[in-house]
Amino acid sequence: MKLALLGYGKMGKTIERLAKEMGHEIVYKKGSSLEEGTLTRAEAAIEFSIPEAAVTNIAHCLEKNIPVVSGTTGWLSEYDDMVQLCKKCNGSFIYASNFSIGVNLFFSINEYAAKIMAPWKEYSAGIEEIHHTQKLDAPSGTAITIAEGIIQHSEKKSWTMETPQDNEIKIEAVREGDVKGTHTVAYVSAIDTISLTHKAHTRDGFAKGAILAAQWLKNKKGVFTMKDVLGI
Ligand SMILES: NC(=O)c1ccc[n+]([C@@H]2O[C@H](COP(=O)([O-])OP(=O)(O)OC[C@H]3O[C@@H](n4cnc5c(N)ncnc54)[C@H](O)[C@@H]3O)[C@@H](O)[C@H]2O)c1
Ligand SMILES: O=C(O)C1=N[C@H](C(=O)O)CCC1
Repeated sequence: MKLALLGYGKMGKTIERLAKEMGHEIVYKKGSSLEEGTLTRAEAAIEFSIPEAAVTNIAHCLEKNIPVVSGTTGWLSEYDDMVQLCKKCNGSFIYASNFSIGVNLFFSINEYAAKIMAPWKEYSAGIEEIHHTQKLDAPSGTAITIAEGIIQHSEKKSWTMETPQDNEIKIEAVREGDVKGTHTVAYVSAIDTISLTHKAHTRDGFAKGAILAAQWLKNKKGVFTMKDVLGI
């Protein structure tokens, strides 16, 4: 496929390396210090930039009728606007807080755990995410998706980074070194702790999932998620 990269930082460069290995062609790159190629040659755009730029980049692709896969986090208050724009343009759009196949399996495990833990009120649920010190947003998009999975299957109503009320889930964000992304859900009682952890060893998993999503989106119209891509 002919791919455009909107954002050419750690993720853009990882996607370029893996996409080329898979036989794809990069026809356009956009980053703060780099703009080359022609966006309209692209069969799909993969967008990993910064929270302030994501909406403009996604909207531009939809208006130019280029299918767009976005992994940028920290802009979700405007997600519904992008869904409306996609419908208006009859476009193709996938956003995922995390494109890694392992994390998307972890999301399903998390929802199942939330369901079976819900009756056992002596356990309280909490989430910890650990990322590298360059990360701009907190909590991570992935931690928010994990919290939403618990909220959907329990009596919890929202998440917070402050001291939680009874109906809230605490998310703790830790920034250290070059950690690629570690997410833990823990159910803690006075007697014991049950914890589930996903730990990314490299960024390749995020990049492979985003390329897979771009391939899957070919010839499809609408707004999709990684659950659609993976059929889970
Ligand atoms: N969904 C996922 O699977 C996943 C995985 C990893 C990272 N992320 C998210 O992706 C984003 C990028 O992560 P990263 O590690 O590559 O960050 P990064 O800081 O290494 O790269 C971001 C790049 O975007 C560029 N940029 C700035 N303004 C831009 C614009 N207007 N258009 C295009 N590019 C622009 C910057 O110059 C920089 O090179 C972050 O929001 C991060 O949270 C998501
Ligand atoms: O490195 C990052 O930044 C990551 N961001 C995503 C998030 O916010 O969940 C996914 C994991 C890596």
